[in-house]
Amino acid sequence: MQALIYKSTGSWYVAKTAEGETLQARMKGVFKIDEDITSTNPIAVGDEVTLAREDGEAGNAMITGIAARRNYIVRSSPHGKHKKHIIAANLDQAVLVCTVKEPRTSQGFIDRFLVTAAAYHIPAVLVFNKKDVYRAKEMEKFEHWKAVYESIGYKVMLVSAEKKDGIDELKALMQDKTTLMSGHSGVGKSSLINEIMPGKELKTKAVSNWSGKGLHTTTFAEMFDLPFGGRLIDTPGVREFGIVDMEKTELSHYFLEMQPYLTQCQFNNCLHLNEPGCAVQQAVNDGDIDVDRFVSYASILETIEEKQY
Ligand SMILES: Nc1nc2c(ncn2[C@@H]2O[C@H](COP(=O)(O)OP(=O)(O)OP(=O)(O)O)[C@@H](O)[C@H]2O)c(=O)[nH]1
Ligand SMILES: [Zn+2]
Repeated sequence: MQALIYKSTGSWYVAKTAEGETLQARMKGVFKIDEDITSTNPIAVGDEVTLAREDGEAGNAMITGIAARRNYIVRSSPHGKHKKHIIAANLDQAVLVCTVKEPRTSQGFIDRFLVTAAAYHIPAVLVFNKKDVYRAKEMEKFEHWKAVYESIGYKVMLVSAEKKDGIDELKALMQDKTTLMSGHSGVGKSSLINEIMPGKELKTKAVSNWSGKGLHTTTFAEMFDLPFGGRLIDTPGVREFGIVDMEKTELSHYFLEMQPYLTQCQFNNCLHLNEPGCAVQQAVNDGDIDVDRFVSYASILETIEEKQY
């Protein structure tokens, strides 16, 4: 029996079958899924699994197999810097909810999100919320970011959960797709989700475990069916996605606007910082690459450790 994982609390999973039946599932033994992924959690929200019903226990099932993932997104595991924790799998797109005011999302935060999405081959969309509080200064900032990110090829939207403005466009974006939604605290992600799925009480602060006793303080990603078709994966408490196991020379590939210049640098291992004959720096000087994006690039680069061989 095929099913999709809607929730994972570490040891128990909530799975839904193609027929719409919800089952509590657990894993039988330990099995390796993707040889190239060493994660601290074997199964994540969005995973397609095979289930076998457990005799005599209504609503309980055993996970006996897992399908290869189309993609997945990770954060670094709390159990080790170089270990990954898979947040969600099989996504069509990732939405970052941002704000220009109350509180302003930093460009560094936006760019980290975009790099991670690009590294995992997931289309990313920026949704700016709280349009209602933007005055001329904030609108100018928004328009600037919109121009920068749209020129790179990203979709940028402006909405207000408070005024229910732009919600239909957001729904249209999400219809019939599996969308991961993220954003730092206070941007209004929960308010937006409540507009998209009215009546959905989001339990974002605590998740009770299977036996019902005790509460995890950690929060987990959870998937919801959208009333108009499609699925939403909410990532409460996930602030930063992990740039795990990336080589320094790889990073520029995930700044999509740098890609056309990469083969034109004098050195093929150019990090585009102050090497001579660097086509990326030239493009920044010529105004073809946004200087703030370059600043983000340089600061993310600093956080990538040199591999020790
Ligand atoms: N003015 C304005 N305020 C908003 C809007 N959307 C949300 N807010 C407010 O922003 C605050 C944060 O909203 P939440 O929906 O709780 O934000 P969140 O991103 O889910 O934050 P966490 O719950 O901390 O993860 C609340 O006081 C909301 O009322 C909006 O469109 N305009
Ligand atoms: Zn270069």
